[in-house]
Amino acid sequence: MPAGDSAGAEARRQLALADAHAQAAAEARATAARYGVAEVTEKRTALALAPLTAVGHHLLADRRWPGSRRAQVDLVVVGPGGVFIVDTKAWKDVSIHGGRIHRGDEDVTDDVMALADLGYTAEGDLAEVGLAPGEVRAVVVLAGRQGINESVGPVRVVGEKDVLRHVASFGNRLTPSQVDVVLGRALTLFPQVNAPAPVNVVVPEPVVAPPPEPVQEALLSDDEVQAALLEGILASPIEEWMSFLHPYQAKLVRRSFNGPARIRGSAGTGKTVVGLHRAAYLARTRPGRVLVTTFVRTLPAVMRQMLGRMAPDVVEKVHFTGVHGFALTLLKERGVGVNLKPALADEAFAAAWDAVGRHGLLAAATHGPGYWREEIDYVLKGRGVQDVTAYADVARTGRRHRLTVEQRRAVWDLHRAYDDELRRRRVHDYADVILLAEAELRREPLTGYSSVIVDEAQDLSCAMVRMLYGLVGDAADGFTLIGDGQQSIYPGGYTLAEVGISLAGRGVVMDVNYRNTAQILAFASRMVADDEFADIEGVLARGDTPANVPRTGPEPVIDHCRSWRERDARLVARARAVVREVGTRPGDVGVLCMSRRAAQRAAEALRADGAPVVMLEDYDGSQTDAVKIGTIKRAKGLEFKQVLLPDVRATQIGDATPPADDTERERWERLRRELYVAMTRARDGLWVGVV
Ligand SMILES: Nc1ncnc2c1ncn2[C@@H]1O[C@H](COP(=O)(O)OP(=O)(O)OP(=O)(O)O)[C@@H](O)[C@H]1O
Repeated sequence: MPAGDSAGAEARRQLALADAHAQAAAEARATAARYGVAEVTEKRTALALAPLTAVGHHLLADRRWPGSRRAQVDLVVVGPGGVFIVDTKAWKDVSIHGGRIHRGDEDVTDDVMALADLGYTAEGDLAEVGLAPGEVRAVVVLAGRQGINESVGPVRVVGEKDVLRHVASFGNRLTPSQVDVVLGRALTLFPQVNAPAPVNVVVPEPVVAPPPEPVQEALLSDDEVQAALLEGILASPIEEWMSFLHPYQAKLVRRSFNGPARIRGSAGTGKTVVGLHRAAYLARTRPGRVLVTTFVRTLPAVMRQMLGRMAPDVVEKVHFTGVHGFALTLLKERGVGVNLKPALADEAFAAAWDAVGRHGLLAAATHGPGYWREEIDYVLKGRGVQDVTAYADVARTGRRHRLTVEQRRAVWDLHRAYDDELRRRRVHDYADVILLAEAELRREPLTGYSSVIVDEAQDLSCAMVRMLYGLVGDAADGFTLIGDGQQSIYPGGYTLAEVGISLAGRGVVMDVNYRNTAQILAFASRMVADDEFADIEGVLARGDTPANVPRTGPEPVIDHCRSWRERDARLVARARAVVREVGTRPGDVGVLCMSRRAAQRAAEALRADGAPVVMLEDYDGSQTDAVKIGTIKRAKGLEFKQVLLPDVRATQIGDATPPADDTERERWERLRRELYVAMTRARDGLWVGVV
């Protein structure tokens, strides 16, 4: 090598090293600037939220982002309002439109969605201790901003001055001991960050200046802090199950089913609770709307009220409606004429019976016209059976009495005569409404629903389930049936195979009774002890028995009365007595009857005694402090601290032997199941007035 070459090479090496150091210095300066800004802005957010510690919240600062070695979560708040994962952004020029967030011209929605993903991770982890998924909230705080409260997907974006009010507004959703449980888990999920930020090029560690003095300037005035905390304190109270579940339930809420699923379990095992949480969860995480429906018209309204308190953020994305209401609205929107007139339909049936039933083969059987009407309504029209040959093959699920081929033919003739009478009168019955809607949906499918949840699914007809299933088909998490075959109180039934639904292992059983005391459940279970019923999965089933009934209380009371007048007096006395108990108000009492007439009579007796009364037909779940009165059918899915059953006959309860006749036995079992439904509405106390 010529002299001087090695010196030149060394000079170039030193210059390259100098460049590398200069570059490292520039990067470190930029990082320092970011950390410096973050330090200040995060501190300001922590400062803004600090007053929450006075009302039971814990602020976890500088936590590691789960699953990442470097990334940090600015702040995790755990408290009575739930869990808040907070990220502070020192962004200028922020605008939010149509669920997307921009920084100047740059769309930074994905940046914000990373926090949403973290929310989902935390939700899944905290479900392990029972925290309901909706109780984890991702919040982006815009440094130096105020008067902002917007949604970007599931993330709430608020100004620095708004964040306290936002978090405090959730009020007391968790009890102190639940907060402790969640906090313990959160401390493990979000470990403390200690490691310094990595430096890319090996350079001597700089001597780091001490951190700036903490920001002392008050973000909010004392009055503003007081107002925000007060808002939380005054927030309407929620029930425990709305925010905290059994871990089994919480995980089920988020579980993904790769097709139609079924949740079953005996009365009071939290099926509706899981259904509601699942509706909220799916509404939050899926693009379309969620339909929640039942056979009974009034129950969805009550469920909507519950969701409104539990998850106000998604209530508009969930459509609650009775199954007939759904069909009628669809037909109206599509301009399909329908003239539902149940009373005129009864007249049409009476005319058909007179013309072809009264003197024919069916009249010779022991069952009256009512039995044949049920056969038409539930077995034929409940399925939309098109011709007599198809009827010959129908399994007649739930009907005990076997029909001969001739009887089936005679039923078909009666069915045709009834149909003709309906058309002649230009009226429809309830089953027609469903069949018309189903046909209309076949003609032009309805889009927009990503999930359908059917509660009390055992009450629906085959055609109803088929219509609803058609809205979502086999989509993942599309169709969820919730119910309990033991609570079927309508004639007939269906199997999922008839509808074309395959569960393929997507069935879940709930087995902790959260509602009833062991005494009430034991009493009610006697009604259905030997009951066998055709389950929708196509097997002959016995009711599910809960593995655990944690609550206990007094034995139910049976009051034998000699006359209706005496019964009225005892009913009134019982209603008065239970509201004298600490913690029971008139609104906690349900008076449930076999018929509407009996319900009216009970209402009159209570009104005459000055008791506030609301009929279940008019009850939509709004909080009201009036005794609720109605038929057992109207009380499906509801619950009351105290249940009074005033119109039970001695022959209907106790360990009576079932009738030998098939048809009588079917009715007897149905009635006992109805009483079982009524009795299992009671949380603490049950009174049965026997005349
Ligand atoms: N995790 C829970 N913690 C406390 N209470 C709960 C929990 N889950 C459910 N409950 C209580 O149990 C009651 C019954 O729940 P839910 O109405 O969901 O039962 P269900 O199985 O749908 O009953 P049914 O079939 O009789 O209508 C709820 O009102 C609620 O008070």
